[in-house]
Amino acid sequence: MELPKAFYEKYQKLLQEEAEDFFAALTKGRVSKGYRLNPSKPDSFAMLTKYGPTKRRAAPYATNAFLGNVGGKTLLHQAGYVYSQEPSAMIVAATAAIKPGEKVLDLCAAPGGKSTQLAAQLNGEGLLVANEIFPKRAKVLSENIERWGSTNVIVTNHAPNELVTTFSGFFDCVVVDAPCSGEGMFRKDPIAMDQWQADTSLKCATRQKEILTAAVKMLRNGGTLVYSTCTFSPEENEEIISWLVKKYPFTIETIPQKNVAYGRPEWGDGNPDLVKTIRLWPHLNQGEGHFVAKLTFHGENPIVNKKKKDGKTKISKKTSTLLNDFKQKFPLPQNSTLQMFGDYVWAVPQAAPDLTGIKVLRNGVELGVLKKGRMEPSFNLAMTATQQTISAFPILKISYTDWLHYVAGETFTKEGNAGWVLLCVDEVPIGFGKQVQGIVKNFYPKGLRFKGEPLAK
Ligand SMILES: C[S@@+](CC[C@H](N)C(=O)[O-])C[C@H]1O[C@@H](n2cnc3c(N)ncnc32)[C@H](O)[C@@H]1O
Repeated sequence: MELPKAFYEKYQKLLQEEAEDFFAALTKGRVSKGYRLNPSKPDSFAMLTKYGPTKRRAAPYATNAFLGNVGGKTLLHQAGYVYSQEPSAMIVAATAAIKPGEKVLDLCAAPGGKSTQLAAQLNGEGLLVANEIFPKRAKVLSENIERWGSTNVIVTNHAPNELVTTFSGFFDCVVVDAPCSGEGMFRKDPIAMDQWQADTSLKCATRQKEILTAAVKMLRNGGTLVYSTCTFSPEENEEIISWLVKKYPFTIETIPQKNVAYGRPEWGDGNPDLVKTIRLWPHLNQGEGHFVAKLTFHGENPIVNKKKKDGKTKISKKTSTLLNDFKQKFPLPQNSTLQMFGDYVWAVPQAAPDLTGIKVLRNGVELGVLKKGRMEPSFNLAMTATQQTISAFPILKISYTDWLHYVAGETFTKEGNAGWVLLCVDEVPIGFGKQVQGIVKNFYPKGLRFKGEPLAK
């Protein structure tokens, strides 16, 4: 791998005697892989031991996080037990360190690495709005949130400034994991290197300032802003934070992490607090390159107090009876309100404001769909089963081989009581099926189907 000449010269100048180690790590070092375990899934650690990588080594910057690889077509990934994430990227949500009950915005959220980690911290209380500007990426984000099984997440698809009217002064924490020049990913993603040009960082910095301008307006007084990039360039890191604290009332906070490198005040405007920001370098730290800053906001934004509107479709008496019956069969998410959108029934997070005019891809949990006067449970509801709620579902245990048929969309035979069942491989809920005369009918969403790979440990 050959680094662009202008890149080489730039970092030679900035890093001086450290530069050779940096270039060597970037061009010859091994790419680190990692994954996070979803602690709310039933028997998560035992299932990881059984179906995940044989050796488990803790990843450095986050809890429930490990070094190693879990593929996308595995049982654990498909059931939302793990999320593959490069180890240094885990430092971002760990820095946010949010508490259950808080209102959080992940402004540049796809494909969902930080969002799933933030959702785990909220543990079902409060609200996470996960936003992505590009529709296709927002769809992937929505699928990852669905698998993760969080009940209090809304996925939106907007440019940051389009969210401001709805969410002005609303959030306790805003995470801006900004689009950047991606220098920290060069050894993982050579395309990022091919696209790199001497002026890439400045172009990115302009966009980062636009995104932050919107982000600031959505914070409450005393709220937290976490800003991160996966690039080394001072223009997108220390210079951005220098600009931010000059323009807005922020203080830079210390981030409690060990074995990390720090921001360089001299690469910004000399503000000594820039040393509180964190830089992860491939030659000094574990994982790929990253930058993260944590700031507290001391300003006032107007708070919009719009009255919440009802769901799109009125719930008729007949549907209400069906829903009551449904509630008897399946445990539904807490802290949410049932709403209908067309024929779909959703458990919408109560902590959400009025979302009129907002493009919402996921508004809490899709519980089920009304079809031919019956209620069919949705895959999303299956993914919400936790250690606490699983025993309240009607369960049918299936084998790992059955799962291979299930994800391919095939039916399979299995004795059991007729009706809807939550299919589980061991303790791992994988979706709903319908038992009819010894045959399990397949309700795995068509868009998610694939040929499963036999387990290779
Ligand atoms: C670093 S990635 C986010 C990764 C994500 N936080 C995660 O952990 O999976 C940056 C995201 O910003 C989005 N983006 C690109 N241009 C943007 C813009 N002008 N405003 C907001 N987001 C943008 C990209 O599509 C991308 O999904």
